[in-house]
Amino acid sequence: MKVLICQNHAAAIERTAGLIVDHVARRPDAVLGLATGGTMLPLYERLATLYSEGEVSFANVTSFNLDEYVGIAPAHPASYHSYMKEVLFSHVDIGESRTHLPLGNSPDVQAEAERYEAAIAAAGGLSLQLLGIGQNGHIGFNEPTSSLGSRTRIKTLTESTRTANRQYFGPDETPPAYAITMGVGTILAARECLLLATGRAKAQAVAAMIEGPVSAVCPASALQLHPHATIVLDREASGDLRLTDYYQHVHPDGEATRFD
Ligand SMILES: N[C@@H]1[C@@H](O)[C@H](O)[C@@H](COP(=O)(O)O)O[C@@H]1O
Repeated sequence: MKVLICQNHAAAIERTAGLIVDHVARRPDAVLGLATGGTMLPLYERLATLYSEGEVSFANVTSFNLDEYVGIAPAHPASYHSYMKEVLFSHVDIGESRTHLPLGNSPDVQAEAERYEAAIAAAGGLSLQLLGIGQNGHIGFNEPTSSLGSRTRIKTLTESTRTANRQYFGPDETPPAYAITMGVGTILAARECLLLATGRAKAQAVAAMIEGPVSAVCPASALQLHPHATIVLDREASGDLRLTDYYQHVHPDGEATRFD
């Protein structure tokens, strides 16, 4: 794992955006795995700005999002379809037909999950998977005890995840109990993984992911098995790590690895 500890939130966003821009520059036909959540909002905003400044083009990029709620139509304001359109797709030059999310309101969600996994394979696999992390160590919607070999499927959401997501639903709505999510095995099959975590609330999960045992109790810890995983943190999210000096020492090449 490459652990990049940035001075502050803005530096973590800048660093992550830079890594994505570099990836797309190297590989204009990149197949990006995309994530949602509050953490990604400033990142997508930055990518949209970099696009408007001519620093990056997504014209030949294909994307596959990690997950979508079961029973929620794409047009629902809290769907991840809506989120992606609003915060990224409508601001950059990616063709709509090249963007993919699982269809949460499919009449056969099991078949939809299998179709989605097959579509990723048919696109040649993910060249870069972007990830956030839940406070309980989930990636995508792979909640604790998810099989580390799992592929795209339906997952039951934990109470804590449903509570965290309540804010995105109306007062009369019940947050969904299930999601279609890429599996941990799907994520590990990406050629590169890039996880962004910011803020003190993520510190415990980040420490378990990086320094804890590889365990289904913290699905993000499976990234320890990935040969090209980069973790970008701000200082707050790195607050519970024990080997902070070491991470900075072993990667003295990037400015973000020193607290500057
Ligand atoms: N399915 C998403 C995850 O992909 C995301 O990483 C997580 C954290 O979200 P936030 O960035 O809002 O803390 O939320 C949801 O559960």
